[in-house]
Amino acid sequence: MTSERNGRLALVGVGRMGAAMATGWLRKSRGGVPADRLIFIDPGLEGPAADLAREHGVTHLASLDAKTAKSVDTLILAVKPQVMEKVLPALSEVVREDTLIISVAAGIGLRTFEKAFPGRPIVRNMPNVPGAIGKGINVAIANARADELGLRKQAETLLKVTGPVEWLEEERLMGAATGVSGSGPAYVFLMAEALARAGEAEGLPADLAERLAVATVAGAGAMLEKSLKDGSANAAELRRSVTSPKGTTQAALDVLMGEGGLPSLIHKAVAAAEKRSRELGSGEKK
Ligand SMILES: NC(=O)C1=CN([C@@H]2O[C@H](COP(=O)(O)OP(=O)(O)OC[C@H]3O[C@@H](n4cnc5c(N)ncnc54)[C@H](OP(=O)(O)O)[C@@H]3O)[C@@H](O)[C@H]2O)C=CC1
Ligand SMILES: O=C(O)[C@@H]1CCC=N1
Repeated sequence: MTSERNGRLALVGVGRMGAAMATGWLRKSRGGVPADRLIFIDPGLEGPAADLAREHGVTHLASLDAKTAKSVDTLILAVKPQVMEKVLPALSEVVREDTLIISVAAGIGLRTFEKAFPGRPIVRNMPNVPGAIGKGINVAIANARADELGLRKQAETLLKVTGPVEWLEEERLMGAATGVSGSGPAYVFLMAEALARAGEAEGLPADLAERLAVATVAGAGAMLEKSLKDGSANAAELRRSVTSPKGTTQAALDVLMGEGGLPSLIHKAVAAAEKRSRELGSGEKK
């Protein structure tokens, strides 16, 4: 059975990730979500979320009341993992039996949501912040009820407005995916910061160093995406194409790829994120 769903979407928690998803959904150019279908549920809106609500006229409520909940067929949970369990009981009292629940919280497993919302269709998704400009990636897993009701496709239609959806069949892989793509944008931003600082340390004016670093990260990312799409090269091949034998890049890569260098550091970082995801899911939440 597939339900036709034209009801409202309630986004609970409109902070950094919630606002990034909402920004993606409100982009009409990608078949986005009309502003009058969206409701922001957050005790206080600040920054980009407040601007979005004002600019698009999105309804903003401090909490989800029973009357409004009747119109909600999709509930997206984007509060911090540390507050999730406090937020669930009140929502559980008001959401409809057929409301699709989508959580983007790191670490919190389907089982927690199945306990809070018995019998409901549930999707656990790991988005990332480039979703705000339609350049995100989602890694998702659905519970059995979501599949019984044919709602995987419904969830995908919504999530893919911010970027493609990769479905997992094994929930235990969600932590690794979080360490790669959920947290990943931070590693790339760090690379841009570090590159700019290094340029400055080598004598470039700070503003020029920043412009060079940003253009390099953005240009390399765009080139990688294009080369993978047209099948011309992968990341390792592109790296090699920049590396002239005995040239400047080779000298730099000897440092970055040496013992304890970037590949091993990135592996350690992703493993640390994966471990933290498991801790958040098991209640070690400090
Ligand atoms: N940031 C990211 O890049 C990513 C985050 N995520 C996940 O998204 C979730 C949100 O993270 P992030 O956006 O960074 O965190 P934020 O703290 O920026 O956003 C959480 C929002 O929830 C609000 N909030 C707190 N309590 C309630 C409540 N009872 N009802 C409704 N809203 C409430 C907060 O308000 P206040 O600030 O006033 O407490 C805040 O606006 C997390 O679970 C995280 O794991 C997933 C992928 C990427
Ligand atoms: O740092 C975090 O815990 C969240 C989840 C992935 C990205 N940000």
